[in-house]
Amino acid sequence: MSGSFTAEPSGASTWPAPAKLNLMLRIVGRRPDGYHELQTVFQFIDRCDRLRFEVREDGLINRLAEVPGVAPEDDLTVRAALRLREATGCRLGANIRCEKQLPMGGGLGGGSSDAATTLVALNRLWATGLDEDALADLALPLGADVPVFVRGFAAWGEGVGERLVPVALPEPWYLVLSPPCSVSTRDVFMHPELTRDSAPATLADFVAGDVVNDCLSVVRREYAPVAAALDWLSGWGGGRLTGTGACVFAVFEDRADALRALEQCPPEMRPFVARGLNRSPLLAHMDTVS
Ligand SMILES: C[C@@](CO)(OP(=O)(O)O)[C@H](O)COP(=O)(O)OP(=O)(O)OC[C@H]1O[C@@H](n2ccc(N)nc2=O)[C@H](O)[C@@H]1O
Ligand SMILES: Nc1ncnc2c1ncn2[C@@H]1O[C@H](COP(=O)(O)OP(=O)(O)O)[C@@H](O)[C@H]1O
Repeated sequence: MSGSFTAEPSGASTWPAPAKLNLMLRIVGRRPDGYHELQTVFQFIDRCDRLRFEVREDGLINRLAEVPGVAPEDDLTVRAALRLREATGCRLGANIRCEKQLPMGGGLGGGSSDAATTLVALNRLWATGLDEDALADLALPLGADVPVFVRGFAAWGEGVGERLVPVALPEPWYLVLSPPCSVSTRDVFMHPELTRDSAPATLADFVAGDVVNDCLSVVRREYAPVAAALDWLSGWGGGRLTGTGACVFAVFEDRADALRALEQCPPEMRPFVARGLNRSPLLAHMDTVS
């Protein structure tokens, strides 16, 4: 997959921003600032937004493609670029073109991944020389999910998802359904009936099959298209919610079985099949440009 993200003769280069799945998500408490303490397992999938960067000598950060509903100054790619420039004192700028493939508000972390890819790519293209820890520190204020995309390894996550321990997981095939609605992470975390006091679990519990997502019952109740997608997946071994949704997924050992289910899935659920990855396509791409 990384072969398609090569440097281009014009001096521009195209980089992948992969999606993630939360294979489980427990809410084990709440911090004084209102953020929720989580336990989650992140794995990447080989479905990506594509970001094209061109270095500018004049210091401007220019967004070249619209992201529907997102003003340039709110775009996480632009915010990430400005943050990196401010932190390093770099005087260069960039044209950034984001080709969205990942549904927004889907729980696939597309916006967070776009931000992480921008940090990693511009750190390289601007030669600003920050190490992985420094980039992860810059990443967190952009969103709780951004650090895992910067680090690029499937992980057990705690805190708001910033305390990350790499994990080696099976890399199955997933059938992912993207029901026709957008779920606001903020609204789910504000919901009065959200479970906020789950007993902490361990990685061993997850491996033994404890794959609860504490957002599920609230999201299922509030978003009928998500409930319909979960009901459809119940015929395929059961569905899980990623993050706060709206996307749901089922797990398959064999690609052929995932494709069979894909064929039968109603198109309005915008299904696709993707491979689970413990190492992000972003890291694979970095190997090709070093
Ligand atoms: C739930 C998760 C699980 O991976 O994923 P998504 O479903 O969004 O993809 C993440 O923790 C989401 O991370 P991210 O999407 O970066 O969230 P942020 O922009 O930081 O937060 C959006 C809002 O959600 C609430 N929020 C977020 C994370 C958290 N641990 N507790 C919270 O209460 C806060 O109100 C915050 O203002
Ligand atoms: N480049 C971007 N791509 C997607 N969303 C962005 C971007 N920049 C800012 N956002 C905002 O981030 C929100 C969350 O996006 P996303 O990461 O795709 O969903 P989720 O957090 O549910 O996985 C979007 O609804 C949008 O308002």
